Amino acid sequence: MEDYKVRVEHLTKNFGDVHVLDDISFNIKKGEFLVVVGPTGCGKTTFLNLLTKIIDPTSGDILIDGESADPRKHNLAFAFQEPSAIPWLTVEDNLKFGLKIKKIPKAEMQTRVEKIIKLLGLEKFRHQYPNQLSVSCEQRVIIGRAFVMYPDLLLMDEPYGQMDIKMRYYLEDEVIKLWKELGSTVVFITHNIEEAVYLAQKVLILSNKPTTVKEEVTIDLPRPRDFTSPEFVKLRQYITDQIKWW
Ligand SMILES: Nc1ncnc2c1ncn2[C@@H]1O[C@H](COP(=O)(O)OP(=O)(O)OP(=O)(O)O)[C@@H](O)[C@H]1O
Repeated sequence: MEDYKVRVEHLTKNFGDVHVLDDISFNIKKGEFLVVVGPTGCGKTTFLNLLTKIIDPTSGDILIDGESADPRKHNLAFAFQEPSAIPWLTVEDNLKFGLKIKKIPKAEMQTRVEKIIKLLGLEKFRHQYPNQLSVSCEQRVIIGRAFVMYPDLLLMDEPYGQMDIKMRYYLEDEVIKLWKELGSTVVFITHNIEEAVYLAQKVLILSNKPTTVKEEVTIDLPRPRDFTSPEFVKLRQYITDQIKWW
């Protein structure tokens, strides 16, 4: 039973008459890369707020390692689309920021930061400030800052929404590299089906509000994945067909 890192159990959230999440259940294995695709307004922010205990569920629960998710107990990390690197800190200090808050010992902090800098090829930029970086470079810092926490659960919400396709491909490969190296459990939210099939071990398809889990699709294509292979195209088409009624 406990080989699941995260269990979402019959999670329901209503705001008065507005039924947002309707009996959502799914599991995430330790170290799994789960991609969630869902229409606008299906309750992603609501899910995040439930996870971080900003709001309470109407019923059901989110469990991490068998315990109700709690940001004071569990190590949760986030990477969003908005450029959110801290402007007055260098790249290196941005990567250290969360580790300092968590009071990670200095030697451990340095080891982790060096590992991330190396994996993301940020050596040249370590003493630069965010406003000296390109958009994609800043985004790498934001992603690195989330992975460096070695989180119980890392949530990525459309982190590449604004990027052109070349940057997107590049950053998708970077995320896979970090994930493989560090074994983090990742939930990645996107509207982009191609991105979902490229990244995921499992794609969770959500419905329109009141939101239910429509289907879980396992993607076991070898990596690096080829967008043009017949198997890739078939899965992309299949998932697209499942969400046509959005
Ligand atoms: N406090 C609230 N009171 C009433 N309704 C709410 C409240 N918070 C969210 N909702 C409703 O819940 C639904 C889901 O909202 P939420 O912000 O979670 O969606 P989302 O999936 O994050 O949206 P998007 O795709 O635009 O990011 C919306 O219809 C919203 O109007």
